[in-house]
Amino acid sequence: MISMDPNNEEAYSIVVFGASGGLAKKKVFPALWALFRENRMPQGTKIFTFTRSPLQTKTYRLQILPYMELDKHRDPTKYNLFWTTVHCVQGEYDKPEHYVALTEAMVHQETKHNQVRANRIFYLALPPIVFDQVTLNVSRKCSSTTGWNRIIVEKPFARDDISYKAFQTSLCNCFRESQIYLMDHLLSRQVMQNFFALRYSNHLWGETLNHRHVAAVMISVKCELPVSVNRANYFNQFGIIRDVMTNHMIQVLAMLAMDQPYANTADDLRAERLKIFARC
Ligand SMILES: NC(=O)C1=CN([C@@H]2O[C@H](COP(=O)(O)OP(=O)(O)OC[C@H]3O[C@@H](n4cnc5c(N)ncnc54)[C@H](OP(=O)(O)O)[C@@H]3O)[C@@H](O)[C@H]2O)C=CC1
Ligand SMILES: O=C1O[C@H](COP(=O)(O)O)[C@@H](O)[C@H](O)[C@H]1O
Repeated sequence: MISMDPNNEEAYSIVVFGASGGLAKKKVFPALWALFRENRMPQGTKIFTFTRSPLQTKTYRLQILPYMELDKHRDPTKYNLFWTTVHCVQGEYDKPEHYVALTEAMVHQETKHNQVRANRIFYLALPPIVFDQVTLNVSRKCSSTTGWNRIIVEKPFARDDISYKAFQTSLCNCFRESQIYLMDHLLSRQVMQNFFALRYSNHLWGETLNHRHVAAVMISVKCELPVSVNRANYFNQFGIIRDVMTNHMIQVLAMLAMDQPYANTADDLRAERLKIFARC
């Protein structure tokens, strides 16, 4: 991960595709706001939404309010400032010319402060059915030529092996592996983040969480109720096993069963996880 220096004079644009949906409202924007509030975003970062729906910053801000963590004594001024960084762009996912308009909107902001290098992050908060057309159009029409580009895709990536291979091929035709982030937001949960400390640094737990003391493990995924109609329709179509088991639950299983990685790096973590899957 590239560290973001808050005093950096380079331009940063973050584009959230599908910002009208639940993922963007419940997860992505609250996370962006948290980064902004804690001064962990580089100064001058601009956020763009790209949707078919005619979003406007003012109304979007109201829709999203229930999901934002706000301290009314501390945050109001900063929260207003946060929303001045948000720009809504309307477009169709299959129309290259609409991506050109998005790029113009980004360039307009990026060049305002004479920043010479533009870095861009594209977050796909979209259903898989549009991934291919969005990644292709983004790579052709929106990539920065002066700075770096990153693309973030949220699970589910595909339905099965065949559709995963197609997804992988089309993504890798557009971006290098180092530019691609496949996201599993469940792993950012506090309990998961603390899990390694519990297993490897806490003697009481570390000494007992092993085959000599544990006969069986049950992993449960609990869902917040009520499930929205949109979500329920999606689960019915896609299948709940595909939606949470092939990613969230498998990742949790790997974290439970794997040996301690050699070092705290992505590569070492991946190597240890793979050993577990290779044994299954
Ligand atoms: N909601 C959640 O908590 C989580 C969701 N996910 C996954 O992330 C992705 C996005 O989630 P979520 O926001 O809930 O999904 P939505 O179904 O709400 O879709 C997000 C946005 O994508 C656009 N969209 C929806 N369907 C289509 C379509 N058929 N063709 C083109 N555009 C479409 C719509 O935006 P517009 O029409 O305005 O362009 C919509 O608001 C999904 O794959 C989901 O499974 C992953 C983890 C958690
Ligand atoms: O990916 C998914 O995960 C969420 C669970 O995440 P949470 O952080 O909101 O608990 C689940 O609700 C969603 O439907 C599923 O697709």
